[in-house]
Amino acid sequence: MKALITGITGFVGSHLAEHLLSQGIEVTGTIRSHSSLRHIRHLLPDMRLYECELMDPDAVERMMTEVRPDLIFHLAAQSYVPLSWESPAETLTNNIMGQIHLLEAIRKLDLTPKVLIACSSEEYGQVQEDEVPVTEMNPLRPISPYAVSKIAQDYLGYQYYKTYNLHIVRTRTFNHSGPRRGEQFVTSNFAKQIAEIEKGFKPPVLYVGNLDATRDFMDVRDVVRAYRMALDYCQPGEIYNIASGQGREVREVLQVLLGFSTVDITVEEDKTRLRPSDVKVLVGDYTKFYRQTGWTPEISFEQSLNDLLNYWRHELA
Ligand SMILES: Nc1nc2c(ncn2[C@@H]2O[C@H](COP(=O)(O)OP(=O)(O)O[C@H]3O[C@H](CO)[C@@H](O)[C@H](O)[C@@H]3O)[C@@H](O)[C@H]2O)c(=O)[nH]1
Repeated sequence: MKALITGITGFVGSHLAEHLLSQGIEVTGTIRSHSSLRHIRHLLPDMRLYECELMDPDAVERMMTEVRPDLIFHLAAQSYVPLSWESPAETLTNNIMGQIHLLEAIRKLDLTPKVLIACSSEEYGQVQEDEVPVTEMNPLRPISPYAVSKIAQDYLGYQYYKTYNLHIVRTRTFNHSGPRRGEQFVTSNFAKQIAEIEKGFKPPVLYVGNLDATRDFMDVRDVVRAYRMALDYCQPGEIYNIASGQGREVREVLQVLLGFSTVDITVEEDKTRLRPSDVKVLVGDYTKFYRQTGWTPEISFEQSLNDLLNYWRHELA
């Protein structure tokens, strides 16, 4: 069994590669010329990397002609919500066109892989209080260019299933964290600041943005297990929430991480961290996915944050 991971050098990609390799699956990952291999260096002897710019349709077709994967996990995307307000055109172009080139290559080459499109809970956007936890039937009310790009990816997946009968499964994944999480995201940002303070690299002040937002946090290792199961057991053309069903205020992320720290820290709001519009509550109902796969998250919120903090302590050592 051969799997292709787009975005293999990213946070989720590196964990997914580890998971698939542990199951005896052959893994190939696409990288760009300037990609850092930091997160996957330990896996390099066991897998194959293919330099391929997803924005280049000919390069994608050449890569697919050669790799001919049985499973495709399409993770590559601009995934940082605030960057999408600074660079909306780049976010939409990257996220949409990369996927179109991938799906077009599959169609033109008459390949029959199972494809997972990593969509996002951010698509639900401005959820109303009586809609929580959200099911897949909830209206989508996006409030960031990133969310709009993910809706486009989501519906392109649906359209290619309907028009060309490709085996495409779409997942709307809620927030996930754990070791190797990019430092711009909230859990990792707070954890890195704590590790830096503990090591005396910066004064004992931790800067935060909006602590009132509520998110549904999972561990990445649970999420990659879910992705594999999605291609094994889920119905093509369908959309599935991957969530824990539990909402936590960002304030709670901060409190739990501060509880693990070995030093006294003062918290200060940094106004540059506030967003032009911020989704207030995102909590998912994952009943549909559970019924199809039997998956439930196994790693607790506290464990995930503790592992993340230890990751940064180790990285900064
Ligand atoms: N990044 C960041 N967020 C902060 C901070 N302080 C508070 N927050 C709040 O913490 C929440 C989560 O922010 P992120 O960790 O940046 O994640 P996200 O915007 O919810 O998006 C992530 O999850 C999506 C799934 O729902 C993913 O699709 C997306 O790519 C990303 O991983 C937001 O409400 C944000 O305003 C801070 O210092 N930094």
